[in-house]
Amino acid sequence: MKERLRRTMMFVPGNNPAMIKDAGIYGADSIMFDLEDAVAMTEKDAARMLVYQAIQTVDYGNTEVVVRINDLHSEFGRADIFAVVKAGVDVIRLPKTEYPEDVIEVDEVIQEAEEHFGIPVGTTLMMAAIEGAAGVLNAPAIAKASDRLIGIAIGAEDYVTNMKTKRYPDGKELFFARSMIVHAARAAGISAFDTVYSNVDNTEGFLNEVKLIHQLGFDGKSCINPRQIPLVNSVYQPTTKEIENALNVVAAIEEAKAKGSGVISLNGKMIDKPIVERAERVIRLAKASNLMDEEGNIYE
Ligand SMILES: CC(=O)SCCNC(=O)CCNC(=O)[C@H](O)C(C)(C)COP(=O)(O)OP(=O)(O)OC[C@H]1O[C@@H](n2cnc3c(N)ncnc32)[C@H](O)[C@@H]1OP(=O)(O)O
Ligand SMILES: O=C([O-])CC(=O)C(=O)O
Ligand SMILES: [Mg+2]
Repeated sequence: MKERLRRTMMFVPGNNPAMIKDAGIYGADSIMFDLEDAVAMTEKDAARMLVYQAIQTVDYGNTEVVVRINDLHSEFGRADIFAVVKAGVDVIRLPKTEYPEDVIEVDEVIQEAEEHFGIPVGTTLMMAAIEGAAGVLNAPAIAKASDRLIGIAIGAEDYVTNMKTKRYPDGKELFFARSMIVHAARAAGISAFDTVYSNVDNTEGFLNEVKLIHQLGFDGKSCINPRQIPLVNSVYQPTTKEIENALNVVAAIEEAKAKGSGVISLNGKMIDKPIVERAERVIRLAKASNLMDEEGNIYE
């Protein structure tokens, strides 16, 4: 089976019918209907109903459908979970996660909803957004708190507010939190997602941020606008040169193995196990991105 790509997860305000209807056409790997901070208090119930109906009636094809719910301890959280589980959402995103217990509590309510609606327990996946100091410090435990978790994410707008700073172009204020989150995700064997970039007109600033989080090891980034999607893909997609190199690495190690060795030199560079693992990942990403077929032929 092809690896599921989650390079781009596009936020869509849960109270905007036009955006919700067309959200699947922009090529995002996942779309994320927001019932939390993009929706005013007075519109929470209407937004929940709109999102519930969209998930049931709109064909989003292979695009993964995520819903960001309200805090379980707010008056909306439990109703959000029951509605989106019933609708058949793929992933529930928990905002402002501070402790592993936050994840466990939501997991239990999801199970209650699945049992109530006769949906196999465990069908609904989860992700947890970490948006403050406590969550960052508890990230390793949060990432391991439920088998439903596909990943954890940083929510930088709330995080910098909590830290009494703001976002700067170089992102230094996020370095510790981003590093914690990637490490916690990797240690738990789940994905790490970066936060939104709010200035949709600043292409250069956005690309610099995407290159940085790609370098740190994030699996993908939350987007707020369709224009950001191809920019993320342009950084995350392996280049033809990288794919060719990966194929050469795999071929070289096969040759070495045939001669009983685990290490070989390719164009003056040492090739051994971790380098082969990275090459295999490039090949998996290339296949998932439809840049090559299952037989290893690269599409030009
Ligand atoms: C800190 C946080 O919590 S962030 C998460 C919550 N925030 C959000 O969900 C915001 C999501 N984004 C948006 O609402 C918008 O992109 C804005 C307000 C930032 C900019 O809006 P616009 O200036 O209208 O964007 P733009 O002109 O690029 O829109 C182009 C098209 O894409 C659509 N579009 C824009 N953003 C989105 C989106 N997030 N989801 C789906 N469709 C979108 C527009 O409706 C428009 O469609 P049309 O051509 O059919 O009319
Ligand atoms: O999770 C995100 O990227 C958006 C968000 O809520 C925040 O930054 O506070
Ligand atoms: Mg937030």
